[in-house]
Amino acid sequence: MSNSRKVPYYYDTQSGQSVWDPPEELTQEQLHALPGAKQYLLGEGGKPAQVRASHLLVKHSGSRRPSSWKEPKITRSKEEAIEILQGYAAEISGSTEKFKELASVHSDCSSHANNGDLGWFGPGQMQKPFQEATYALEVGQISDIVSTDSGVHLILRTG
Ligand SMILES: O=C(O)CN(Cc1ccccc1)C(=O)c1nc(-c2ccccc2)[nH]c1C(=O)O
Repeated sequence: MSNSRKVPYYYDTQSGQSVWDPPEELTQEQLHALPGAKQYLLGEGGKPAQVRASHLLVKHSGSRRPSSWKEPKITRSKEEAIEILQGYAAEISGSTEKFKELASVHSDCSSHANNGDLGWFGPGQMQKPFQEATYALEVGQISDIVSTDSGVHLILRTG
């Protein structure tokens, strides 16, 4: 793992070269076994795989846009938002159904109307912390609390 770029790099034992791109000829099994590869799962032909996720967003006064369908002006502190989200996480306790129910009622994201579903996305489409947390999840797994410029999130990976 590169400390500066926080992404895996690959050392070719034959040439002694360090490269950023994974060696193409890896089988999926070999690729999955690479350290840190979970974040950059490659689909067929080495293209970054798309993932699908739902999320529950709680915005706070430091959010880039502190307003939502629920509240025109969001004034809660980030600490308060985290406490609220911890309460939801305890209520959800790993249940996909409960996650979707709470996201639809409580999420400050417009995706609440879709039980928090964001659809499929690939690398570079979501804010970095959100992308990295999602790629590190197994399908069906719920993240710890993730912070982005939009607020604090719980993420459920669905695809
Ligand atoms: O960040 C902003 O400047 C304002 N936004 C707009 C926005 C809306 C969709 C995606 C990204 C950003 C949000 O605050 C926001 N972020 C999200 C978001 C963040 C991470 C993943 C998915 C959605 N949803 C919303 C929303 O209002 O509905």
